[in-house]
Amino acid sequence: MASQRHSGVELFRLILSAAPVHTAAYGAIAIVEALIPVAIAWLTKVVLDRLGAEQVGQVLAPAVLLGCFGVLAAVVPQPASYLSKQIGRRVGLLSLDRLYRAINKFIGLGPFESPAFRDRLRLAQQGSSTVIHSVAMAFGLGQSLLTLVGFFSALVIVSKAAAAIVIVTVLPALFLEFSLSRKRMQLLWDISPHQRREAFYANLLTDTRAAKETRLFGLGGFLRRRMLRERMTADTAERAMDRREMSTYSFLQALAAVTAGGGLVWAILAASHGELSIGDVSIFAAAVASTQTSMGALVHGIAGVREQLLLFRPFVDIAHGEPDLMLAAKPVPTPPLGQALELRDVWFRYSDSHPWILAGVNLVIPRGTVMGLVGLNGSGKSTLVKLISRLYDPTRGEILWDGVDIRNFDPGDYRERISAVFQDHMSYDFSAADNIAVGDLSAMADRARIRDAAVQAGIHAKLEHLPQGYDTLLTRIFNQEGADGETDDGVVLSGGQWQRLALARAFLRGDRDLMILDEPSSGLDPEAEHDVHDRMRRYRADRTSLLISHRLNAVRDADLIAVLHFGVVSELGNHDQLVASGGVYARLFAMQAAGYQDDRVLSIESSR
Ligand SMILES: Nc1ncnc2c1ncn2[C@@H]1O[C@H](COP(=O)(O)OP(=O)(O)OP(=O)(O)O)[C@@H](O)[C@H]1O
Repeated sequence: MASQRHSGVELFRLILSAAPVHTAAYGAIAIVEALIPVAIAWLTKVVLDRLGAEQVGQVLAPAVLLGCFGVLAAVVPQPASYLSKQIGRRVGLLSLDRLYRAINKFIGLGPFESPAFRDRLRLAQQGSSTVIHSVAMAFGLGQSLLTLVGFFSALVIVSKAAAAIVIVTVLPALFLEFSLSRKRMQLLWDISPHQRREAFYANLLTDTRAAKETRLFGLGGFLRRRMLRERMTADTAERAMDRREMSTYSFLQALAAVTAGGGLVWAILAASHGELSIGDVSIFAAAVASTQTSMGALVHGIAGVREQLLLFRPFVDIAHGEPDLMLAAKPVPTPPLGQALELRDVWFRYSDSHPWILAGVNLVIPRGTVMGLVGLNGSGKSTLVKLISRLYDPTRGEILWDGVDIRNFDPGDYRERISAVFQDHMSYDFSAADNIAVGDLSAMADRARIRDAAVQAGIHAKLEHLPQGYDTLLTRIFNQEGADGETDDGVVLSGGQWQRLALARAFLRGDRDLMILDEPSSGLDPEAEHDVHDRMRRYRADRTSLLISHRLNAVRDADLIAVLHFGVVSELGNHDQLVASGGVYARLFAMQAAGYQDDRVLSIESSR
């Protein structure tokens, strides 16, 4: 209940910040709209009574008023509908902004890899998009209340007993509506994972990257069936809910009809005995029907608002949630790296139920050195990169930047000092220039810097010769308007070319204190790889770099090479030292070197 009140306050604040004037105007119109039916019913009674009493001369004024209210009733819904849509748009925009601001505030990856968070996020997205219903419902609630008070007063005047009966018949409706709204919310929560999975399969069926495998492996039918199964599971749950609602509402409607019918028979009999006037019968009939309708709307509105508040709850949770990783109360500025980045007894697992990935890593990366990091698949190299980038915090131990735990820095400030190429780098459906510029948004309008970064990464010649040069869209999912005004298709790059773009992105921020390169050349041909590493060596001379690669040839020139094995750094030294020590590195290097050995090539080389 307290949480609902909290959501209610938040919602109220959101609406008032988004559209204060529109909301006030809508409120005023809603009051007028609510009172119109009461006025019309009362004026009808007056007209009928005066006609019955043959006071024809006194009929004109209420009749004209009746006409005016009729015109008002016809006109008022139009501005109300416009205002309600406008409030909806404004509130929708503000809530969208707040939700995604909150999402952008997450420091690390944890929330994005949590299924429970993703379910909550989906409900929050739903809650923010249906926020307008809460506005309409809240006003509808107020309107129903006003209409109800008006008609109920009229009913009390005509017959207190009838008023009491109407009240009693509404109580079960109140109880049943509340129970239904609780169940509806539970239903939304229950079917959310199914809806997410359905969207996932639907996306796979249309995703351009997935299209190759789905076609070659004939996965279309398999994925479609899985998608339908998720939809059917959600449909089954919704059908059960619809049935429950159908039987509940049928019962409530029957109860209302019986009360109204019984009341009308009583009123007609009373009128035939002269206890009620014709006008009384008319207002009684209108009052019973309208009281029931308004009470029904009121109960429905209360339950609806409550349901919307429940739905709004995940939005509030996310928008005002705690940070996912610890934030220093008083962050210290991140200084340029002066001495070293040090991992001190770092332990890490993704959650309490996951195994330890790192189990006491100790590693010092002195300023100005190129540190190679090697290890078998799954040994935790990329995990270590995530920890250094502060996408996760160590479960135990600390990462020190010139002796200061990186948790003491503002994450954005700290990351400004880092450049990176991730193993699973992004390929944005942007133009070639924007694909590079996202590495440093301050270079968005600086073509010279973008071009330099592309030259460093060896992709400039390719980009320059694209149909619209650097402005060519690298996509097949959006159209681009060509120079001749015709629509051009975007361009698709090869895997290695995309990798060079990711490298260009990192080069754009190549002056940072630490450059992390996680498998930066896995997709490059040997010539390109040699070329890129050569440039990098020159460009990054005297700067600190962490280079991860399975191609040991690419790391052999590193100042230091660390081997990550069974969660710890098991070997550390330069290439010659590690080869001489005969450990894991030496074994892996020998295997790779043997794989490249071809006696025929060697004999050609020696005969030259
Ligand atoms: N988000 C995650 N949640 C749970 N486990 C994860 C997650 N990411 C990675 N892992 C697990 O952590 C272990 C280390 O993965 P990581 O990607 O760090 O290894 P790696 O050394 O970079 O491997 P590779 O050489 O194959 O790239 C793996 O066993 C993997 O299953």
